[in-house]
Amino acid sequence: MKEKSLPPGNLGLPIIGETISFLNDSDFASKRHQKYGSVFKTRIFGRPTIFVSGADAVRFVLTHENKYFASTWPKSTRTLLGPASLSVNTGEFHTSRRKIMFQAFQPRALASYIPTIERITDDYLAKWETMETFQWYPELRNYTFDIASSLFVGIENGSQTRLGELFEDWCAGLFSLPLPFPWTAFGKALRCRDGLLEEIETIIKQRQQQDNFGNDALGILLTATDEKGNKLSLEELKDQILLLLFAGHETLTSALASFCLFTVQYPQVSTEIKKEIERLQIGTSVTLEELKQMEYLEQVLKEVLRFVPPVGGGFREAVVDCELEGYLIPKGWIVQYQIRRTHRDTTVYNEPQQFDPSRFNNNRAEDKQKTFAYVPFGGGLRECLGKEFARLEMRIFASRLVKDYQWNLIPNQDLSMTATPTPHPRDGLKVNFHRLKSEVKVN
Ligand code: HEM
Repeated sequence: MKEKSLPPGNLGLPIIGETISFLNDSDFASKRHQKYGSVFKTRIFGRPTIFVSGADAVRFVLTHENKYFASTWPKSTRTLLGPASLSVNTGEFHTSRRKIMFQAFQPRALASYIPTIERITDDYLAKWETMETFQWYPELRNYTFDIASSLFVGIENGSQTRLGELFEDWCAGLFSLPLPFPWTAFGKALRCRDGLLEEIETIIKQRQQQDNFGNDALGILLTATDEKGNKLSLEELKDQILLLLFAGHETLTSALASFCLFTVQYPQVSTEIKKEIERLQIGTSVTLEELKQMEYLEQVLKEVLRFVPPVGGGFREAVVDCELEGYLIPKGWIVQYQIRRTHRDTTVYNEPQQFDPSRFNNNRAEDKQKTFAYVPFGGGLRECLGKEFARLEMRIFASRLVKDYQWNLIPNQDLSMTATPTPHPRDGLKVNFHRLKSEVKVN
């Protein structure tokens, strides 16, 4: 049998490879995709890595979890998330912990989160109205962090606490070269991890003093037991809470910033959402049922996540030699499945470079043509745990915002996207923000 060859591509410099370009160039994968095709090799974070994209390749990777591939993360991410984190574990431990943590995202739990999300959203909208002119991205980061800290660990205004402050520098080191010096992003982030764990430990210990642990994520994790009846250790609890605070915050901030940008660039989209809100007579407080009826809003949010997926791709390690699209993937190499490129596949999406929510309406349903063609939340055994929570928060934010407010972009700002920690406009999305005058009616 003919020996399979490695995919085309360039491994770059020894050890460092092409890491610097990967971290700084949001078109890193697109450029190489154009040059080499949908499967190419490179070296990032010190490891030879094969990038793959397209529904078939993504299906191959995500449906062979633990058989051909095991989840892995760059060393900086692994170290900063911590050894017990759900994200860095595999096999039975991963399955067992996923089951426990999923309880915080079941429909009953989600419905109980709505009043808190609505309250914090309204507070921020009122604050932005008084600010009038501001940079939206940092504000959105505070907003999503306040929701996560309130719902997951019961801390109000989390972004204004030491927890919020430490998170900033911790996040900045997540995808960095793992050089543990005091002046590197990774070194600073390591110190912040210690501080964050101290803060989380204090929160956990305070909660343990209470008679009732509560129904939030922390309460659920404190009462949960694994298959052998063991409770989660303090060390594990700290890592899992850190993961939830991180995952529930950076990704959503990116998605909301993109929504704010596209709805101002495509005013017709806002008008259609407003019409839907009026037609369904959505009031000041919504139910899960009402949110489900907002089909047009759902199409817009789906398109936001297709067009600028907050997570660009996922890392796996090949646990055996295997073959993909005629190329060898050697055991021990890293594979990155590319979400962003998969969402731009011209064989699935009509004019994928256009922002067009109607591609997801029932008649067109472009994403349904192939499984794994639409994967903003990944898929398979490691599909995003917070997917429904994220969809809920996005829908509440978007509907309340569009219903009562309008905003314009401040001229002369850089709207090109930077990729770290998650995609957002380089100048932080500067806007003028106003409440809609009550006489403005949509025809
Ligand atoms: C728009 C928002 C979000 C997007 C686009 C997103 C995307 C993703 C993706 C692509 C993965 C899979 C990574 C892989 O295959 O390696 C993932 C995993 C995960 N997400 Fe999300 N996510 C979002 C929001 C959230 C929220 C709000 C939470 C929790 C509060 C969350 C918690 C997690 C966790 C815990 C995992 C790891 C699951 C596992 O390894 O089993 N995510 N997310």
